Amino acid sequence: MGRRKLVVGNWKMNGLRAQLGEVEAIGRAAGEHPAVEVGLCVPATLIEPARAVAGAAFIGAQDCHGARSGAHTGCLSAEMVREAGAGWVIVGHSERRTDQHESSADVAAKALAAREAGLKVILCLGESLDTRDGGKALDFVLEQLARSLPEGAGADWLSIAYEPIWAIGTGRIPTMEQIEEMHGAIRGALREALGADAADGVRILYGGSVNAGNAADIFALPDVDGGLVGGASLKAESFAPIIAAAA
Ligand SMILES: O=C[C@H](O)COP(=O)(O)O
Repeated sequence: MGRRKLVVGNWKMNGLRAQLGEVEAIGRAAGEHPAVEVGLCVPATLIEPARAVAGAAFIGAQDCHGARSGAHTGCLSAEMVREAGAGWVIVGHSERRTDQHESSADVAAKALAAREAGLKVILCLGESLDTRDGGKALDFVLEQLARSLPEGAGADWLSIAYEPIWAIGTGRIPTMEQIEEMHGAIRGALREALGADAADGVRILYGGSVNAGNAADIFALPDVDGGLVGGASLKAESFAPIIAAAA
């Protein structure tokens, strides 16, 4: 289907200027695998300096506000992170849905604001362990997708990341069958919402304890178009083999 693999590191609340050497090394690793689109979503404070050293890797932000400007102390608009040098932004990460109580409607607004500012968007979805154990993971994630999907969504600016909450930072991943089933269901829902042509271009990433040992198997699954990587993206040593696995 011709979707280029996409591997994105999410540094979360990690990284000072002292770590820019890692950004540079990851940029070099990205340059060795031009078949893969590689990026790093860094803390907002690092967007500008990271951009200067990131080479073949793009730099993204981890969130933006749904409004263009206004009385929102401590928040950053999409235009602000764009001006700082971000080309992409993550919206709807489960850590923000939980810690900042972001609803799916908030997430859809953030995605639209990001698009208006010219950013590409990675929209995150994922179920809790209780939901998975209760047999409701598919229903939950598809509902989250329906409520979070911004109007006018298209493959040219939107990617989806499926990140089961119980797999994030735990070293535990779903079975390959569970990943395949979920990604297939997300693709099906996108086809219904956007039409087959648009939906088939949207990249669907898997996230949650991706590492050098499991990346190749996960990335080989149908409808898995790459990964959103947390802990293993903090160092070039652990991120470069994941990029290579996608190539
Ligand atoms: O955004 C990235 C994910 O939350 C995955 O994090 P992790 O690779 O540390 O499990």
